[in-house]
Amino acid sequence: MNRQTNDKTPQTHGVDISLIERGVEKVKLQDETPCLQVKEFNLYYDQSTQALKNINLTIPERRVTAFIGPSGCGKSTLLRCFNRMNDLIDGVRIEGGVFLHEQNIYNKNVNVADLRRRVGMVFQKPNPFPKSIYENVAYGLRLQGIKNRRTLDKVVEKSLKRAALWDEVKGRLDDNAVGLSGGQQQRLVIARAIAIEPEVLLLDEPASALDPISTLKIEELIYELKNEYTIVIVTHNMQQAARVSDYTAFMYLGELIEFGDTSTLFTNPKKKQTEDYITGRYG
Ligand SMILES: Nc1ncnc2c1ncn2[C@@H]1O[C@H](COP(=O)(O)OP(=O)(O)OP(=O)(O)O)[C@@H](O)[C@H]1O
Repeated sequence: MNRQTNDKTPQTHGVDISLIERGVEKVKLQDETPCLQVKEFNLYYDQSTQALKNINLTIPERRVTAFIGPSGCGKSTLLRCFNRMNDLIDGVRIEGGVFLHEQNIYNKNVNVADLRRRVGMVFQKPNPFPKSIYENVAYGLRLQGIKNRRTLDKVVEKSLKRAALWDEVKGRLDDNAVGLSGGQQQRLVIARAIAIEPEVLLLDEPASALDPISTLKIEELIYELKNEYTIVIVTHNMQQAARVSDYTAFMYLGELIEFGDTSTLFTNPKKKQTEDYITGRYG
């Protein structure tokens, strides 16, 4: 898109403004319904490694929120707090709370398996099970004890359609999923995640291992899925954050430096550290 620069053209710090403007409706944090709230949250991997420092953040419902920041700043650690994946790491200690709607997910009485059904996660490297395409998508339902073939068929079809994969695989649902391309595998993993109707979808650099066309498909998919899910995405790619997210959080050395609507954060950052990062001065 060609744009004439005038005094009113916002500074975009190297990120194509047309990406920011692309379809992202005007969003205002104060008008949003909170989905996840992080309150005075600290995380230590061990005595000497504090990966998250006093994080306070509200993630709005049915929006896409991106975490950006230089390597090692704590993006993935924060993402993993939302479904307690860090619990699997020995020695991790936390302080503070993370609330999914009104419930502190770190309360002792929280069933972590239930939490992970409500908060699904997709990783950088596609990880389909070495099973058929059909069984990959049906997996979570079978775990819930659903055996009825017609019910499973319906959910498998619906999930693959929502993940924009149905047309490519409908004739070979019994083929092994590991034979799909990387981009197809990642969409399959997203279909598997949404088959059990989570409320939140966590995406940890979901497209970084993919080619540009597959990346575009994943981005389109994220854009579609936000009508139904709250999506939180970690990305190294600022153009991607600008293309897909409504809100962006910039992190640095374990701290949340700035959080705001994506357009404002990229065009008019309030903190110098944010500006330095998005202008490529470090990271
Ligand atoms: N399992 C772990 N044990 C100990 N330290 C860890 C562990 N995982 C991450 N860290 C440390 O915590 C800090 C934050 O790491 P994290 O992976 O969350 O950062 P990130 O911003 O996602 O980085 P990247 O963009 O490179 O993936 C880093 O200093 C990292 O070395």
